[in-house]
Amino acid sequence: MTEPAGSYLSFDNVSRRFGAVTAVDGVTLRIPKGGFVALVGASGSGKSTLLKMVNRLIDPSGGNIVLGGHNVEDIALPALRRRIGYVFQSIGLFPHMDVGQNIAIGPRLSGTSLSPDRIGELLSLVELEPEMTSRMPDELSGGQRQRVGVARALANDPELLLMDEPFGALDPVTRDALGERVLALHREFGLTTVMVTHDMAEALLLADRVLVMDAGRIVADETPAALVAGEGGEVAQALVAVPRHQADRLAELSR
Ligand SMILES: Nc1ncnc2c1ncn2[C@@H]1O[C@H](COP(=O)(O)OP(=O)(O)OP(=O)(O)O)[C@@H](O)[C@H]1O
Repeated sequence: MTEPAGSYLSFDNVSRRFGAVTAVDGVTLRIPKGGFVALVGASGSGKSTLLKMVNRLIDPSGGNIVLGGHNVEDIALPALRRRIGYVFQSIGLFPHMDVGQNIAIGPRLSGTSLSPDRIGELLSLVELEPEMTSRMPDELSGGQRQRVGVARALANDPELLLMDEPFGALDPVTRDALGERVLALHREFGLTTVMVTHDMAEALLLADRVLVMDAGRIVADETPAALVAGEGGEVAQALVAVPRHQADRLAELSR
């Protein structure tokens, strides 16, 4: 695997079993600081399980995960979660709290209150008006809610951003815009980002490295350019074929 020296997040022979199912099967992987890694693969291939073992929503059955030089099991849970921003598809905004309270919940749980200015700043980062702070979640569109989810993930100034199908439920235009925004934030704040997605096109366009999972294992670990050039093997290429075929058909239409 790449960059062993500059590793910031590493997985060493990590497995997770659920009864008879081996969801993650001996994954060894090193991610350097500042990397933007996309994790793709069929439904049930183990992507979410791998991601959730980083912030210890799930614990491994075997192996070690090391973040910034420390085994995640040795980092107190509140401290671990403060260092990690987590965005997931179902967003999970608290319905009885307004937008500002939702964004401030992480810092509040760790004893810090966010100023209205800071909440406004976080809203601006995701291109929402600061006045949105007093809206309730059910008064927002899906895209706006997901933007609030990203702002909330950034509220603790995390080093690591974990995203589990963050844009899955959004329309394509919003999805594209929010993806670009997240990439800009990733660069601006020097984040390390791991994003689970079903969408190979999204992975190729946003990530600097694409990991393909199949039956709990990583079967390809390539740059987007290498995947587009045909590298990565059969499972990876079957996924790349989808956006390639679409691009070919669009090109035919314009002829
Ligand atoms: N809490 C659980 N209990 C039992 N089995 C589980 C549990 N969580 C996941 N699994 C199983 O582990 C395997 C991997 O699931 P996981 O959610 O990690 O896959 P995934 O690649 O993220 O899928 P999807 O793309 O559909 O979200 C699946 O077979 C799933 O049924």
